[in-house]
Amino acid sequence: MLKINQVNIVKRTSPDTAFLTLDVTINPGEIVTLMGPSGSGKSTLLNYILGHLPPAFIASGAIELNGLDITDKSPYLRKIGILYQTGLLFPHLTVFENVALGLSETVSKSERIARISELLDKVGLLHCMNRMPETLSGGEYIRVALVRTLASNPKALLLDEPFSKLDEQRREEVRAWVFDYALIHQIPVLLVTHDKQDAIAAASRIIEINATNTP
Ligand SMILES: Nc1ncnc2c1ncn2[C@@H]1O[C@H](COP(=O)(O)OP(=O)(O)OP(=O)(O)O)[C@@H](O)[C@H]1O
Repeated sequence: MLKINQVNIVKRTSPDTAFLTLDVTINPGEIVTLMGPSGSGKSTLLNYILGHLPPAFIASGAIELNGLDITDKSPYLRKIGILYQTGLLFPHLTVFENVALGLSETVSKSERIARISELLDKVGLLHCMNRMPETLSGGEYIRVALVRTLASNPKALLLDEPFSKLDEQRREEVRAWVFDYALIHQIPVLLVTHDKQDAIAAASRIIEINATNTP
């Protein structure tokens, strides 16, 4: 369960003006969709949940994951995965090496190969293991980025417009795969999108944010 507990974010330049407030609990396997105009603070909120709030902002309120308050934890200890619109694979690393970055250093080489192969196989990309990112299609690229995010077994998943670069058919496939994964693994998901179809496909609760929001 991911609890965004009375989070209030303000801009450092105007600390007395509410910028974004949110109070929501996302249950295991549930997808909550966050929609709102450009600049309303959706990505800033995701960064706060990850532990990367930019210095231009001040936040209060707690983030809880599975009953644990993680507000002050280092980002790498939070066990929260994120997938961005652009995927952000390292261009100089192969698909295998990119995905391996998502795995802990403590995972043995044989385990590493088995886990990466299994995940790539699940998204139909086992044959791309030794390819460079620049040789992948848009759909393949985002699926590899997704596999990298999931390789570390995140306990919650943040999706920042992850499907927006895909054509309609690919979009349906990839989002069905992500949503099924969340359901099977009982992971709470916070999805940021401008596309109502994503929210409808997720059968999710939709939260519309403006400058100030309390659903
Ligand atoms: N690091 C930063 N320093 C200063 N201002 C920032 C920083 N990051 C974002 N902002 C500003 O904060 C506001 C909210 O940005 P944010 O990216 O969170 O909005 P968004 O709702 O995700 O927008 P979009 O839908 O366009 O992605 C914007 O006005 C943006 O310019």
